[in-house]
Amino acid sequence: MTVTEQSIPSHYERIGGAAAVKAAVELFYDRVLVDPELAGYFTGLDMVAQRRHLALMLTVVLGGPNEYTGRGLAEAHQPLGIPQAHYELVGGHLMAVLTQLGVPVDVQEHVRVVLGQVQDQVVASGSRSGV
Ligand code: HEM
Repeated sequence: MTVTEQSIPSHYERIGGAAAVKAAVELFYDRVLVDPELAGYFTGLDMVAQRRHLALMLTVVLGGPNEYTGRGLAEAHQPLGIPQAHYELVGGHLMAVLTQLGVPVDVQEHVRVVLGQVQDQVVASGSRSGV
């Protein structure tokens, strides 16, 4: 069978929609919270809200319905002072989870590109090394 130009499913649909995103969020959250470098960011945060944040993040990134009504990424993250290294750790956890769930390589690649695009909003200004 060949791929046609008609009704191309979104990445979100291809990986299994809301159920797949939920599974990814669970795994991602489990990894981040036991990472000693990252756990502190999430201390005291409402767990339900946090899971929702991750689910919304993934859904939008994967081309699913955009139901996000929260703050902009810069507004939410700049006050946290996140260094580049922590950003990369979070991205690494996300990519590892996608691999673990068998998400197709092209979808993973898309997520990787988007992570690069939002980096400047999430990482604290001036914390980057190099260049
Ligand atoms: C990689 C790209 C990232 C995206 C797309 C993203 C997305 C989001 C979103 C949508 C929110 C909710 C904002 C709101 O409710 O107003 C949020 C909050 C949060 N994010 Fe991220 N995030 C990313 C990376 C990170 C990283 C690297 C860290 C920590 C190392 C982090 C830690 C947090 C924390 C602690 C909150 C809660 C902030 C608060 O409630 O004040 N995020 N993020």
